[in-house]
Amino acid sequence: MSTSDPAGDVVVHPDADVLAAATAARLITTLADVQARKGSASVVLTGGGTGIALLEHVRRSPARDAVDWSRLDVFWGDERFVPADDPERNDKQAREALLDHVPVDPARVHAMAASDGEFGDDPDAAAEAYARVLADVADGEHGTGAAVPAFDVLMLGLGGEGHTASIFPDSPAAHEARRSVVAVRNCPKPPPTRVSLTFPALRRADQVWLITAGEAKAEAVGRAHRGAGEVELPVAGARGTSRTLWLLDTAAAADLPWSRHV
Ligand SMILES: O=C(O)[C@H](O)[C@@H](O)[C@H](O)[C@H](O)COP(=O)(O)O
Repeated sequence: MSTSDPAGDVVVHPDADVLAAATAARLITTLADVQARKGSASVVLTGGGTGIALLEHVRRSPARDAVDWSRLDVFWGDERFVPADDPERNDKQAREALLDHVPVDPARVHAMAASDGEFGDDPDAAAEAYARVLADVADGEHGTGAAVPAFDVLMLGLGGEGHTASIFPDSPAAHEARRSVVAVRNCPKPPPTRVSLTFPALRRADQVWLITAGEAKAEAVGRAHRGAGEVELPVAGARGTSRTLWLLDTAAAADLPWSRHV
C-alpha cells in the first residue's frame, strides 16, 4: 500500500523481512531500468541492519543478474572510521552480503577510507579524499564541474532520534552546507568516529529511499511527516531531486499522520 505527500511517497510492508525482500526487488528492477536507459547506473549503499539485510536478499534473488554489475558505480552514504577488517565496516558487511558475489568492476566500487588506510587515523583527510572521488566521478559523468554525481538511487537508514547516514541531530554535520563529505566524531551510535555524506551530497540523488523497520523508528518517521526540520531530525533533510521514497514496515509506519495511513 502507498500514499504520497511533501515528505515523499510511503510504501508500507507487513514486516522487516518483507520490507528487505521487496526493497531488494525494487533495487534490482530500478537499476536495470536505469541501465537500459543510460547504459550504466549508480547506487549509494547504507549501513545498518535493514540496509545490509536487503543486500543479502539481492544476493539470493533469482533476478539478481538483471543488473549488469560491471556497469554499476557503488558508493556509501557513510562509513565507520575503523580498520578495514573491522566487522563494523559498512563496506565489509556489504561485500560479504552482496558485492563479493557479483561481478562488480572494482574500479567502480568507491569505499571510504579505513582508519588503517592511506590516510591513517585522520577522518578529516579520509572525508576530503572521498569528496575528491565524488568530484572526479561527477566530472567524468557530466563534465560540469559538479562536486557530486547525480546518484540514481541513494539508500538510507535512520535512527530512532532521527539521524541518517552519520548526520546526527544538532551536530556539525547537520549544519554543513558547503562540503559534500565530512568527518563525524563522538557519534551517539557506536563506533564514535565516522565519515559521512552531507545534505548537499544526499540531495544530489535522483531518488532517495529511506528504509527502516521497527517501532523504535516510528516516532522519527512520524515527525518527518509532520514538518520537523533537518537539524533536529536529519532524516527530514534527505530528499531526492525526482523522488523521496519511504520504505517501511507496519511498525515503523505506526505514527504516520492519519492522512498518510495506508
Ligand atoms: O552506518 C550506520 O550506522 C548507518 O549508516 C546508519 O545511518 C544506519 O542506517 C541507521 O542507524 C539504521 O540502522 P539500523 O537499520 O541497524 O537500525
